[in-house]
Amino acid sequence: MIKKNSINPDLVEERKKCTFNTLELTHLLDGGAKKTEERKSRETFFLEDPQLQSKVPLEYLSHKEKYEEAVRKACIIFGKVQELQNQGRGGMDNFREILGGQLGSAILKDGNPLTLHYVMFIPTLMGQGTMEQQAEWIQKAWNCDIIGTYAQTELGHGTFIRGLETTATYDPSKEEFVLHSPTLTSYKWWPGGLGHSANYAVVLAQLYTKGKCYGIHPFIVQLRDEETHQPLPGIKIGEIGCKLGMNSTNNGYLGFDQVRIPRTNMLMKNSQVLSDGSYVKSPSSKLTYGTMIFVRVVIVQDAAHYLRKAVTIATRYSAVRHQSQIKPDAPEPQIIDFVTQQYKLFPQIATYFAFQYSATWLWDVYNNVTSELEAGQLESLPELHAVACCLKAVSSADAAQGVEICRLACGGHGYMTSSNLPSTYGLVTAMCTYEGENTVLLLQTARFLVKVWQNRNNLEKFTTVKYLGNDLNRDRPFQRSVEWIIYALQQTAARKIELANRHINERVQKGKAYEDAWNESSIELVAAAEAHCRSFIVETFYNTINELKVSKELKVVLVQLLNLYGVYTALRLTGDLLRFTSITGKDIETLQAWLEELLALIRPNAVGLVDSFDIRDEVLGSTLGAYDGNVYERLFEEASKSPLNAEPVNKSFKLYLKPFLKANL
Ligand SMILES: CCCCCCCCCCCCCCCCCC(=O)SCCNC(=O)CCNC(=O)[C@H](O)C(C)(C)COP(=O)(O)OP(=O)(O)OC[C@H]1O[C@@H](n2cnc3c(N)ncnc32)[C@H](O)[C@@H]1OP(=O)(O)O
Ligand SMILES: Cc1cc2nc3c(=O)[nH]c(=O)nc-3n(C[C@H](O)[C@H](O)[C@H](O)COP(=O)(O)OP(=O)(O)OC[C@H]3O[C@@H](n4cnc5c(N)ncnc54)[C@H](O)[C@@H]3O)c2cc1C
Repeated sequence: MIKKNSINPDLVEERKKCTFNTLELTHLLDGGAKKTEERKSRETFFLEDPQLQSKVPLEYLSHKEKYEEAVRKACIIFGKVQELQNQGRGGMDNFREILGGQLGSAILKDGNPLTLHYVMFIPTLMGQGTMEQQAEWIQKAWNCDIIGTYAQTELGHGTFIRGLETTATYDPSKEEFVLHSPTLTSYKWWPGGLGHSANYAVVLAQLYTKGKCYGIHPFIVQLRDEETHQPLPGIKIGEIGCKLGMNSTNNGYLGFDQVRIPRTNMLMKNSQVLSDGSYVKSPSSKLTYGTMIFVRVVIVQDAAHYLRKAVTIATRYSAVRHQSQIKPDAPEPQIIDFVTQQYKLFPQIATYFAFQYSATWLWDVYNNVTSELEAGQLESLPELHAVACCLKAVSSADAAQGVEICRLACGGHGYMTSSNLPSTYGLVTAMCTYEGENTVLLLQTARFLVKVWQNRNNLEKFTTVKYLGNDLNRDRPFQRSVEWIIYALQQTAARKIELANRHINERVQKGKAYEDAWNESSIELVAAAEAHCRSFIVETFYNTINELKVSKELKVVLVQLLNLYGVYTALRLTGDLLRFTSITGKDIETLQAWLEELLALIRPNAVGLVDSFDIRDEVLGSTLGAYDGNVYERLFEEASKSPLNAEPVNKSFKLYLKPFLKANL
C-alpha cells in the first residue's frame, strides 16, 4: 500500500527550504565523511540481514516469545560483531551503536538480553581484574564462551550499595569464598540477562575474612552449567517479570545457598585476599565503583541518541500532518506552523546537540582519567564522578521528558506503538533509575560542589567548577546573548550552592547532626547540582560551537540552535534568574521575544536538521517518522498486522457477545 519512491509533497517542499548542506552536518556529527561511510556500511550489514527481520511486530508476541526472539537476534548480532572484528572492522563504534539507541534499538526494540555482558561484565573484568585474571577471563568473555552479567542490586538495596547483604566469606582451609544470601532482601534483583541468558556473573558481595567485614567486593561466579545451562547447586535463579519497558532484557533474580568459588575468583586488581586470609587494602575503596562511572558516561550519549530519534519522528510527522486553521477560510496548515508545536520540537533538536557535545567532552575526560588511574593517580576521580553523575541525571531526565513531548506532539498517532514513541519512552525513562537513581546522583554531585565551595580559594586543579571562584557580588547587566546566559546560569548555580551550604551550617549551628542538616537541605542541594549541570551543558555547547570549523551556512544554523538552547534553558529558570541576577521583567520579555525569533529562524531548517541526523527508517521504526512521510499508508499497513484483523469475526462474539446481546433483548 505504501507508495514506493513517492515522497510526501510537504516534505519535498520542506527539503527545498533548507539553507545548509545536510550532508556537511551528517559528516560533522559522525566525526567525518569516512566515519559516515563506515556507519552506513555497518547499518547495511546489520539491518539488511534477512535473519534479523521479524515476521510479526514485537507487541503481538507473548512475554516468553519476546525473550526467545530477542535471544535469537542477539546471538546473530554478536556473531556478526565477531565477523566484523575478524575482518579488522571491529571497535568501540560497533559496540556503542549495537548496544545503544542508535542501531541496537532498531533490531531489538525492547532491550537486549546480552547488553550487560558487553556493557558491564567485560568492563568490570578489565577494570577490576589483575593481569592474570584478565588473561584467564577476558578472552573467554570476548569469544562468548561464557556470557556474564553484573549482579549488584538486591531486592532490599539498589542505591545504598554499602548496605548490600550478600556475603562472601573466605575459608582459608580450602582457599575458597562461600557466597550466601542470608535473607530474602539479599537476593540479587534486576541484573540484565540474569534470568535465563547469562551463565556467569560478577557478583558484588560483602567480603568477610578472618571474622571481619571489609565491605563490598566483586567476585566472578559461575551460575549455570556451561553445557546444559542448568543452574548450579545452591544457585536460585529466575526472571523478575514484566516491566514498563525493556521487556526483552531478561532482568533476573539470584540467591546463593553456601556456594563455593575459588579464592582467585575475587577480582583483585584493587584489593586482595591472600591465601592465608589476610586482606590487602585498595588505594581507594571507590575503585570498586569504576564500572558504574563507565556506564554513566555512555548513558549520556545514549540519551542524546534516543532524543534525536524521537524528534526526527515528531518533526517529520509535524511537517506532513495538517490540522485546524490559523486564519478563517485558509487551508489547514502543517501543524509545524503552530508556534506552540515549534516550541515542543525545536528545543528538543537543540537539546540533542547540547547533550551530544557534553557526551563527547565527558567521554574524552573519562578516557584521560582512566589512564591516570592506571598510573596510580587518583586526583581527578572526584570531579569525574561528580560531573558524570549530574550529566547522567540531567540528560536522562530531559531526554525522557523530551521523548514524551515528542509523543504528545504527534497527537493520537503518537500513542500508537507503531509510532515507536511509547517504546522509546520506555527505554529512556529506565535510564533515570538504572545506574544510579537520578536524585541520588545529583546529591553525589552536590556533595562534591559543597566541598569545593568550602575550599573555593583552591580551584586550579578543577575544570568544571572554576566559576565558583567568581565574585558573587559582581553583577553583569543583562544582555541578549548566550555569554550573558552562561554568566546567569553560573551565578544561579553558585548562589544555590552557597545557600544550600549556608542552610546546612545554620542547621548544624542549631544543634543538628551534619547528616540530618544535609538531609533537611537536600531539596536545595539537588537544585544546586542541577543548576551547576545546566550551566556546564550550555557552556560546553558554546565552547564547542565556537571552535567548529564549518561552512558559514551551517555555522549560522548551529549558532541559532545554541542560542535557542540557551534562551530555552534561561526561560525555564525564570524564577531563579529573577532571584539571583539583576534581570528584570522587561528583560524576560526580551528573552521571550528572542526565543520566538529563533523558532521562526529555525522553522525552514527543521526537516533539514533532522534529515542530517541520517537515521535510517529501520532505526526510526516508526509509522510517523519515515523519510518519505507516507504516514497514513504506514499506519494502515501496521494496523493490518494486528492478529485481530486476521479473521472478520472473532470467536468472542459467539462465546460472549452474542449470548449477552440475546440476554438483553
Ligand atoms: C563495550 C562498550 C559499550 C558501549 C555501550 C553503549 C551503549 C549504552 C547502553 C547502556 C545500557 C546500559 C544498561 C545498564 C543497565 C543498568 C545497570 C545497573 O543499574 S548496575 C547497578 C547500578 N547501581 C548504582 O548505580 C547504585 C547507585 N549507588 C551508588 O553509586 C553509591 O552507593 C552512592 C554513590 C549513592 C553512595 O555510595 P557510598 O559508598 O555510600 O558513598 P558516599 O555517599 O558515602 O560517598 C563516599 C565517597 O565516595 C565517593 N564516590 C561515590 N561513588 C563514587 C564513584 N563511582 N567513583 C568515585 N567516587 C565515588 C563520593 O564522592 C564520596 O567522596 P568523598 O566526599 O567522601 O570524598
Ligand atoms: C531497567 C533496569 C535495569 C537494571 N539493571 C541492573 C543491572 O543490570 N544490575 C544491577 O545490579 N542493577 C540493575 N538495576 C537496578 C538499578 O541500578 C537500581 O534500581 C537503581 O540503582 C536504584 O536503586 P533502587 O531501585 O534501590 O531505588 P531506591 O534507592 O529504593 O529509590 C527509591 C527512592 O528513594 C530515594 N532515595 C534512595 N536513597 C536516597 C538518598 N540517599 N537520598 C535521597 N533519596 C534517596 C530515590 O531518590 C527514589 O526516589 C536496574 C534497574 C532498572 C530499572
